[in-house]
Amino acid sequence: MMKNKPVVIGVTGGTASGKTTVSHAIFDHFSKNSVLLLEQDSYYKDQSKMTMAQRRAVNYDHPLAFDTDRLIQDLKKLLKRQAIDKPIYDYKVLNRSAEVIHEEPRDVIILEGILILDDPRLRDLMDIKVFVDTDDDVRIIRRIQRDMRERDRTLTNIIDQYLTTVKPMYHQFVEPTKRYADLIVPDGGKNQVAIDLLVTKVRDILQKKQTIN
Ligand SMILES: Nc1ncnc2c1ncn2[C@@H]1O[C@H](COP(=O)(O)OP(=O)(O)O)[C@@H](O)[C@H]1O
Ligand SMILES: Nc1ccn([C@@H]2O[C@H](COP(=O)(O)O)[C@@H](O)[C@H]2O)c(=O)n1
Repeated sequence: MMKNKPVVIGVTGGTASGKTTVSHAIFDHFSKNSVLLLEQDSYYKDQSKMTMAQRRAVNYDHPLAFDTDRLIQDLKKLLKRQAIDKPIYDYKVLNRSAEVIHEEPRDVIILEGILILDDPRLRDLMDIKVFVDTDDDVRIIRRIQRDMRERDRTLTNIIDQYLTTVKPMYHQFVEPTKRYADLIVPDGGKNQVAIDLLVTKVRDILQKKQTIN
């Protein structure tokens, strides 16, 4: 019997708004074999041929930093119930790793990233679009803590990057995509009502798809 098209949930918002936390909270409500998490960051362009100095100079908050064609190609494959080889991103070396993760298609795909609603081709593949809305001051505090702890960054480097690219790109490219969201979630992963609503909606879509076929 032909399997139904998977449900695609897009989760966006500024850096450190809580996208990953929300995505994991949704993920935890389903069985591991039925949900796939796809991070837009995995699809940063390959920078193997660049020096470390050149990599440091890249604007990672601009739509052109991403290999969006490959992301769309992979998402379309998953929608056709085909497996993909997902790239792995390493924030410490500012590049994709040489390895990939083989991912089997799943009933629910959660696509998470700062610019997933910027490209209409990606938006068109989503069933539910979510914008995690967190104040800028809270986000920069979280980013400092996280990037020093997990991404091998110094305070000076984080502040400099934030002021030169992260903040202006947020206002130019990320925040304007809020208008495309079906749901705006304040408080991110701690917003239990929003998480419950999303889980209920996903279950509803899955059930309808099963009934139709
Ligand atoms: N509601 C919250 N309260 C406190 N800390 C949070 C909350 N949501 C996320 N964080 C923390 O903030 C950091 C960034 O959150 P994350 O979900 O990774 O954001 P994003 O994926 O949008 O970059 C992480 O260290 C996470 O643990
Ligand atoms: N080499 C890189 C690649 C990306 N970034 C930053 O990551 C942010 C997106 O990830 P979130 O988990 O915070 O959504 C983005 O704002 C980039 O600036 C980086 O610093 N270095």
